[in-house]
Amino acid sequence: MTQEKVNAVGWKLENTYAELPKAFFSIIKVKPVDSPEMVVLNHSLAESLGLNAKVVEGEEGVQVFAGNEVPEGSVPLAQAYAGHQFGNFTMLGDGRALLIGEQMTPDGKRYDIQLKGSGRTPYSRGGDGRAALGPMLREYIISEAMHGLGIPTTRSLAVVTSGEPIYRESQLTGAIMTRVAASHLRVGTFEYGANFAEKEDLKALADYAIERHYPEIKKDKNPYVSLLREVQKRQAALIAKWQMIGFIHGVMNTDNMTISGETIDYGPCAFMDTYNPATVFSSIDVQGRYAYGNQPPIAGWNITRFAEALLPLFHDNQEKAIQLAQDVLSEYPLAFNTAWVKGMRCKLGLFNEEEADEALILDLLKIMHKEKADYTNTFRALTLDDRKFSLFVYQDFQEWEKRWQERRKRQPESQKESKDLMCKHNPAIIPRNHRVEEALKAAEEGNLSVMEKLVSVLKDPYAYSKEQEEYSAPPPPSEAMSYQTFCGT
Ligand SMILES: Nc1ncnc2c1ncn2[C@@H]1O[C@H](COP(=O)(O)OP(=O)(O)OP(=O)(O)O)[C@@H](O)[C@H]1O
Ligand SMILES: [Mg+2]
Repeated sequence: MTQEKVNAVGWKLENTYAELPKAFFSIIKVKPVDSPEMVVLNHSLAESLGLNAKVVEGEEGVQVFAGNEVPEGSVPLAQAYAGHQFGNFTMLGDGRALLIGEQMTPDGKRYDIQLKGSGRTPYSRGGDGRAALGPMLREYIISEAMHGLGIPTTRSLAVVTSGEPIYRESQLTGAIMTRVAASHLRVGTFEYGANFAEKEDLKALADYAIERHYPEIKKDKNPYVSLLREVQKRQAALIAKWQMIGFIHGVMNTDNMTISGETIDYGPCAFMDTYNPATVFSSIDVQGRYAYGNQPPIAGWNITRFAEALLPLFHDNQEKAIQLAQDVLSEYPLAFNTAWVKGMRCKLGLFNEEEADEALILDLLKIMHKEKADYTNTFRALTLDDRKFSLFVYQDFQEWEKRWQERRKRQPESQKESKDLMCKHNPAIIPRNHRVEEALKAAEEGNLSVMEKLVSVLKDPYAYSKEQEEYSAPPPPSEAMSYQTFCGT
């Protein structure tokens, strides 16, 4: 294929990451795959990136998404990073991913375009560098659902099959996913900089992150301390949003936490059905380190690792540097709690603030836990005033409801306005685990329509449309109890 044809797609790639010190990446010569085929293309995302969705759908797109052709301006590279996995520090890096460049969009934004599952790199360790179709489609579905839910996230532009089988416990269809991200800078990238590179390199990385994500702090007295504070704020806001919709990331290692504040790595994630803070889906998380209720403190733990990595940039005197870090880190619990209570007020249709609101929220959650209520559908039922919903028969709930209704009256906004606020914050649907599995099973058998329908109803989860109703049902209890996710590597 000629370069002209590839360029006709509308690629406008730069690669500022490749200008960082050499320690942070390895230039890769990709190994082409046999016979790639498009499985799914995100048309609206393609258009918003300035790509011609009609052209990119054809061979011109497929060859790039498979890593067989590189567009002009591309410097394909694998990023180096380290990370704390389940608490243990280790060297990692893109073992199966390739950054092909940064697309400059028509509205002047810069987005990383990365292929996941594109083959071995110097960071692959024992892995084959490849990915299977199921997990890549799973990431596609859930990341698009998160986007629809209004949660900052990396996104999926396309999934192609490679035409080559891959081997796990059984033989699987190989696939490559194209991911779009504000950047792929991770807390782990900084841990790598602090542990395996020179102080000058770490400084260059921090300056790069500031320039790319927080340019407004460049002139601050200590921009590196500001960087810590800003990342902490964005992560606190992000985790609060996860909690509000019952999202369980499943593998909150520091290498899976971005500097931009976007959700990344949809390996073993899943949405909670029945409300229980101890919920864990990931088969490898035997201790429940990344359980739903642990997500807020774990994010704080990860940010502390970020602070440690930045210490040499805070101050030449280590004691002073630690003090500066601690001053910022001590703000985390309040930053999270404020974001969470604010969001939960919206879920309950409350505009103004009262001291006792947090207790009102916690009391509802306590009842939901005790009565094993479905998380999403409880808020859905409150929004719709669906009195047939199971919770409405319990006396403790009825007492709580009375308190809530009285509280709703203590604000100038009308009931209608309150309901509208709830509709905007309580999704009518989420990607239920059994629905995702059903879509993946059909896709693996060559039927993509189930997935397409699911992705389409999840585009606007706050629509409360008729067609969404059937997607709101929780799984049969037997399935819900035994649902497990896998890292999908
Ligand atoms: N099949 C594989 N071959 C080589 N390396 C792999 C493979 N699968 C995972 N890895 C590497 O193992 C590490 C941890 O994997 P993890 O599941 O967090 O990442 P991932 O899902 O591949 O990527 P990302 O965080 O970019 O979404 C990463 O460094 C990843 O690149
Ligand atoms: Mg990862």
